[in-house]
Amino acid sequence: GTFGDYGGQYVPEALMPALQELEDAYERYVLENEDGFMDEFRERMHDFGGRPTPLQRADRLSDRYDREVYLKREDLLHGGAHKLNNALGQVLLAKYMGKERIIAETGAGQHGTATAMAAAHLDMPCEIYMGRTDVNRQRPNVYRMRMNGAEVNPVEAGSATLKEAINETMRDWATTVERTHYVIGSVVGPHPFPQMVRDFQAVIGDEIREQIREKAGRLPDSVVACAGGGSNTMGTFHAFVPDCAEPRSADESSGEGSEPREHVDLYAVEAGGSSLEIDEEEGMAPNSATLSTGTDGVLHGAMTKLLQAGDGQIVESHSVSAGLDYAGVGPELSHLVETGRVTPANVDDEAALNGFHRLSRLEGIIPALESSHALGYLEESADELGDLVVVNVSGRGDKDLETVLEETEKR
Ligand SMILES: Cc1ncc(COP(=O)(O)O)c(/C=N/[C@H](C(=O)O)[C@@H](O)C(C)C)c1O
Repeated sequence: GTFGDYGGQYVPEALMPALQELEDAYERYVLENEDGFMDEFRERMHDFGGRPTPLQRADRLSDRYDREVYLKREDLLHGGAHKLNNALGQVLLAKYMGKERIIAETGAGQHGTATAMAAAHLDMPCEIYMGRTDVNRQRPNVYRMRMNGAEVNPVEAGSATLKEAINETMRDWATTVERTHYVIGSVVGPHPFPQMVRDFQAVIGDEIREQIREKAGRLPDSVVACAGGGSNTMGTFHAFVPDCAEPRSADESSGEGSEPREHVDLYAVEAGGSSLEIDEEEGMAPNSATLSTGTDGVLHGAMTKLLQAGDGQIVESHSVSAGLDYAGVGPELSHLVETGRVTPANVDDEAALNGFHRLSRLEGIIPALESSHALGYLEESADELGDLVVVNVSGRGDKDLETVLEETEKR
């Protein structure tokens, strides 16, 4: 369960049996489709989730950047974000494993909402851990979780945000694992979580690959996605990772029938917040640009890249978008950046807010503030992205309207 130097299972002994059981179930049901598990997952994501989501040509953005820009509309998935792909997959897996209870953490509340919806859909009791700070700033999602029948446990410890919520959920799981499954919200945590969450989200990239060939007759020159923990990122990228053979040199004879590999560049856009400097004294980073400025360390059970002060203390991160506000990032994404397959990028709060307004006005789509970071990168770097660009719109922006109105007034 490692991705080069990253990944692994850095957890207390008490959790090892749970991880072993989960790894076994992951291999049988997800990798081998035992009992038609993946068939049922796909059928439910079609009928309940509303897949496939469109790959839509953005006419106004294509004019603006003088190239073909396509949007992958994960904002149209049931619940308003890509989160349901992973939440439904894990809740269904818990059912196949004979578990009777679902727990999860959430920050922005999208993952919590998706888990509550999936648990209601599959008739499983559900408890969500959410930092008190986030409960207060993401009220609409708290109401949605409760409306779907989930219990929302506000976590008061520390900064009462995502980090504490994950710790609290891990603690619950360690003592209730017999009958409980922990639905992790992103491609983070100990093996097999990062790989399993990626495989549930990979439906995004699989669909794009088919849709773009249908609409544009070839693979894209570049694919752009925002990155918090990295689940919509890995889901969008996974199908294209093998398309990295260096463009064939002119004199190289193309072997019989060997299809020239097209080169698809992959850009992971993180939150640049208000600055990229880490304040060692305060233990604060006014950003969440982990792939660009982080260093190696262990967080939530995996070796990955982290925002940490010199003494190894994990710092508080920041972003205008709750969903990207995370000091860690998935180990597989860290590995793909290390090996040069994925280009790490980041845009600041301002660029994200502008991306939010731009898509709303030019295309009639109000994107999540998280997804707005990918749109901000398109605005800043369109010329580097080639003639055919795909941008993942990971979610819709209804949940962010208040924040955006406040922030816009402030500026
Ligand atoms: C619409 C939307 N887009 C992107 C993200 C970033 O999460 P990844 O896709 O896992 O990088 C998020 C993350 N949301 C999580 C949540 O709702 O709980 C997040 O806050 C935490 C899992 C970090 C999101 O809501």
